[in-house]
Amino acid sequence: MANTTPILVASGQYVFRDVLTADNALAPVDIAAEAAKVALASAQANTPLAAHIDTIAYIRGFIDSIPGGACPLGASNNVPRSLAKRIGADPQNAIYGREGGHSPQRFVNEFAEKIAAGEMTMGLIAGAEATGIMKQALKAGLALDWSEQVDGQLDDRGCHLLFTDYEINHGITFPTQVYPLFENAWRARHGLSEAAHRTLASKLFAKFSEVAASNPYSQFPTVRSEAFLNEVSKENYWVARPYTKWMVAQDAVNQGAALLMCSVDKAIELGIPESQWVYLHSYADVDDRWVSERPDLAVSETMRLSLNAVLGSVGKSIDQIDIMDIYSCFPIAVLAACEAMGLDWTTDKPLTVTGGLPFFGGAGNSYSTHAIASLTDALRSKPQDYGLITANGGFLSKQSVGVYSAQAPAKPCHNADPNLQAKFNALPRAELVEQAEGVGSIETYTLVYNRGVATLGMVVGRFDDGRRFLANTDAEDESSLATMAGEAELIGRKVRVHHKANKNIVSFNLD
Ligand SMILES: CC(=O)SCCNC(=O)CCNC(=O)[C@H](O)C(C)(C)COP(=O)(O)OP(=O)(O)OC[C@H]1O[C@@H](n2cnc3c(N)ncnc32)[C@H](O)[C@@H]1OP(=O)(O)O
Repeated sequence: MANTTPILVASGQYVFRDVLTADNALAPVDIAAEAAKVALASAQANTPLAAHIDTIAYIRGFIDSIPGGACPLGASNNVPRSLAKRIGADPQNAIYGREGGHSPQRFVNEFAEKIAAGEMTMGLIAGAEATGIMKQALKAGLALDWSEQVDGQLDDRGCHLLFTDYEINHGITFPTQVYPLFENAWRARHGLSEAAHRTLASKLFAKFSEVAASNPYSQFPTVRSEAFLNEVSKENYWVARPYTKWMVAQDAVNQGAALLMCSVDKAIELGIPESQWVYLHSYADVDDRWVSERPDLAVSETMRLSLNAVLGSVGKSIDQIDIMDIYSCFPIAVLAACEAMGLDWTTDKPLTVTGGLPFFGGAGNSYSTHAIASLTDALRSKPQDYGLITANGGFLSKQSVGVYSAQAPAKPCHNADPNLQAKFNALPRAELVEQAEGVGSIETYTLVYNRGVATLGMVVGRFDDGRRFLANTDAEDESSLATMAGEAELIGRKVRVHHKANKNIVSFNLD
């Protein structure tokens, strides 16, 4: 009988940290190719593997994930086939994924289903970013051309909006402006002042930086002390409160990673030794609603549902998971995930295998390809262990999680709960007021900075009847900006809001 059990048989990672010259300025797809070559070689097969790859899924680049965005240095018209060309593959299916940091785990889940169903036998998942090179090249006026034309089939899953017009009009656009809304809601729910929360987040992320410092694939392998992270400084400047530069995912990275998956039968056919086999035991996928419609911005219902489903389906509590990588674009992503699965975030057990997006590097949508590569490598050397990946896309918008082990699962690899999305969709949503007038209270907020200057106050508020509004400070209202930059607690504070043009304007002046 055919054995179509899906397994991960190899991974590769690559980082570029050298001084940039015109000769070594790799395009993202070159970096992905370096990682893929490492993966193909490390599978230890008795035959070259590239020709056996029937599917390549390429994680959508960060710039392509912004509607209308395009790399100023150019790009391939068919990125997965550009990668295929570089590694000598010619897959039947070339997929360019959709936006979101959940994508690597979601592709592992999709490949596992297809391999188990006999629809594919060997697939490569790869992604890379060269935003660091791009930023430096543009600054130095280095003339680089990354454009490329490749013929062939392409399943382009497209780039989709992560926000509504109402949200765009009120600054719900960049992750650095949206996650602070979750972070502040969370800290207020836990009764923490901004200072107390910064101490907590600095402690949490200092430990991540220690892991990054000893990871050879980190972009920023430097230990950042709790004191450094806690202090606002020239190097650790305000981005949007409560975040400073080193509390957020770093996008100036040049990193790539690749994962090779196949069926057990295919691994046997190609002579890939059993010591390379890592099994996906269980997985879950679920997507959240628009940020403004989530009733409680301090929690992630999609994390709660997906994590509990996946742990429940393998009959384990989080304490029985030996190694994990919790998505860490901002502290709240870690705190909300820990809270969702009942894990104490002050635990000494590492919450990351890479060092996390601020220190290892925020390799765009492909960060978790690196996390899965590091986790599966670790599981190969500790075959008794169980590992967990949490991958997060958008604004805590999409969750994909997986439990892995080098031990074969007692129950074949399965979707932990195929009804998860329906369960989530049945949950209540917040009622919105688009044209807000009157006095309400602050539910959460952030203050956005540009080169040290506070430029935009963003508020999510509620009227006494429970209806929610989004609002921004007026550019001229220096008094409200100063209030938001102060020490006093703002959550729960009364504000006046009025509608002007397509925007709700908020003010701390109630007269
Ligand atoms: C699901 C998810 O994954 S969500 C996460 C998605 N990812 C993100 O949102 C990425 C967020 N991260 C970023 O945008 C970037 O990594 C940043 C902004 C944090 C850092 O970017 P970098 O390119 O490293 O910026 P850098 O710190 O070098 O600053 C750029 C310039 O601005 C200057 N600058 C920035 N702020 C200040 C300031 N407050 N005062 C003075 N100068 C400043 C810097 O000195 C530097 O100047 P230079 O170019 O002359 O040297």
